[in-house]
Amino acid sequence: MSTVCVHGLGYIGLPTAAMLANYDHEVYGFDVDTELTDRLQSGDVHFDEPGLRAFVTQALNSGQLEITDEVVQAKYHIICVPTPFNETAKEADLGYIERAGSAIIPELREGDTVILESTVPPGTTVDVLQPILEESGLSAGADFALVHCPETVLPGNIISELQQNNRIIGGVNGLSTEAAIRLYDSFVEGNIRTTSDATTAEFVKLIQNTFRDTNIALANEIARLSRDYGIDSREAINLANEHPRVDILQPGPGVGGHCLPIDPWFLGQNSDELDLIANAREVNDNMLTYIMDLLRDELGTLSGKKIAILGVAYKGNVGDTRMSPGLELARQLQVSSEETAAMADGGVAGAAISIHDPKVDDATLSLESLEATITDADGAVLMTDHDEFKDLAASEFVDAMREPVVVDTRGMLDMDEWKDAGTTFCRI
Ligand SMILES: NC(=O)C1=CN([C@@H]2O[C@H](COP(=O)(O)OP(=O)(O)OC[C@H]3O[C@@H](n4cnc5c(N)ncnc54)[C@H](O)[C@@H]3O)[C@@H](O)[C@H]2O)C=CC1
Ligand SMILES: CC(=O)N[C@@H]1[C@@H](OP(=O)(O)OP(=O)(O)OC[C@H]2O[C@@H](n3ccc(=O)[nH]c3=O)[C@H](O)[C@@H]2O)O[C@H](C(=O)O)[C@@H](O)[C@@H]1O
Repeated sequence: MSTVCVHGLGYIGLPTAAMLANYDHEVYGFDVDTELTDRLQSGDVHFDEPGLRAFVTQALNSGQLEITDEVVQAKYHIICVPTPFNETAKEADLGYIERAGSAIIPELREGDTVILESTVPPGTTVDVLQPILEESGLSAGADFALVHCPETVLPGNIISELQQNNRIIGGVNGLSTEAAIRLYDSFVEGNIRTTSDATTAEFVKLIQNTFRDTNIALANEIARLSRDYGIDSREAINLANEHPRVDILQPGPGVGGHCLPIDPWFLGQNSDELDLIANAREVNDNMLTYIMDLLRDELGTLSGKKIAILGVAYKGNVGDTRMSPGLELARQLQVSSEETAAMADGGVAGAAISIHDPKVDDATLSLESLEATITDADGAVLMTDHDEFKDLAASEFVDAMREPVVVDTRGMLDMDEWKDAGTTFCRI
């Protein structure tokens, strides 16, 4: 068993630290956010993920996981810090990685291994992290091991996927790769694949998420095409998927979360070759305009109208609102140029928004009960596929709404039933 210092205790670092501790490693969970480390020390897990609280509690109670606000010496350092996309500069913000690397320097010893798990543009491990770590006077590959091992877990199923998913390990040399394999082998039940360099591992992670984003864009474009032919896109996609070599994903309100909408751009950081991939991003982002057009088709201008948004988590059954289509729709409805033009004519600015989400706990969002959200609404848009929304009752909407215009972006509700109940119903 080894000593491990995990840098960054968010969606990835915390489950990883708990997993390693529950497999008997001596784990130090480090985060720069001291409010967070205080909470975690008392077992208070700060985000919702099935089974995580018990998993972390087990690790803390066993004494194998210690939460710390200082970097400690360890045989393995695993970096799980954020890598946001800087919209203005159109590039990855690698500042968190740089600071994590700098913080490791004083604690780095010969024979240690540094693993970068954060999702990064190709070349980051070697071009950005390695020079920082080598300021210690030690050489990557010779004195310490350095690898990229991307994380592929799906929020909502993190603990199981941490064990079950295949891993890809790309070291700066063979010895580095071997050192990382020894750690992951202790808890990974999937296959461990290796590449001869870190950049390939970085690239592979990005093309996995890009594949999914591009496939969803195809589904979204199919949904728009289907409407022009008066057919149901979901029925068409399900039938198309009967073919043994066709597997189209589901259309929806666009792609949220902090990975799929940004990772494709990382591929273009040092290349001018993004074409289909960039267009796919645009198709997905434009789904919000499409939804607003669907509402306008039924309601005319949205100025002064009350629009109920059901779901601001970025996807079903999670509480995460990062890059959420629901929140972005709320923002665009309030400021859209068409509605602002109406204001210049003496009308009312934007639409009035009410939001309901049974999974999100965020005091800044003025979330309301379902009843309050739909009462006197002119339109309601189902944005997130939470299980709770499967049981929505059409009659409740007809009774409560001023104009029962309902847009189901997730294909969750029974179209015939909702139309028969008296709603003006459309679905993506
Ligand atoms: N959340 C997900 O589903 C997945 C995320 N990833 C990638 O993993 C990385 C981490 O993502 P999340 O865990 O979601 O982020 P997060 O935002 O949930 O957590 C990151 C944590 O790192 C801490 N931190 C920031 N700078 C630090 C530093 N210098 N030293 C120590 N701690 C520091 C923050 O305070 C925060 O608690 C990102 O690159 C992300 O793209 C990869 C696969 C899945
Ligand atoms: C290739 C892949 O499946 N990547 C996963 C993805 O996690 P994430 O939760 O972001 O993915 P997701 O479930 O596809 O959801 C992303 C967005 O796409 C939307 N979505 C998803 C599937 C679909 O058929 N249609 C659709 O519109 C979701 O509603 C959501 O808004 O990105 C994660 C990451 O890299 O952070 C990665 O670890 C996960 O394995």
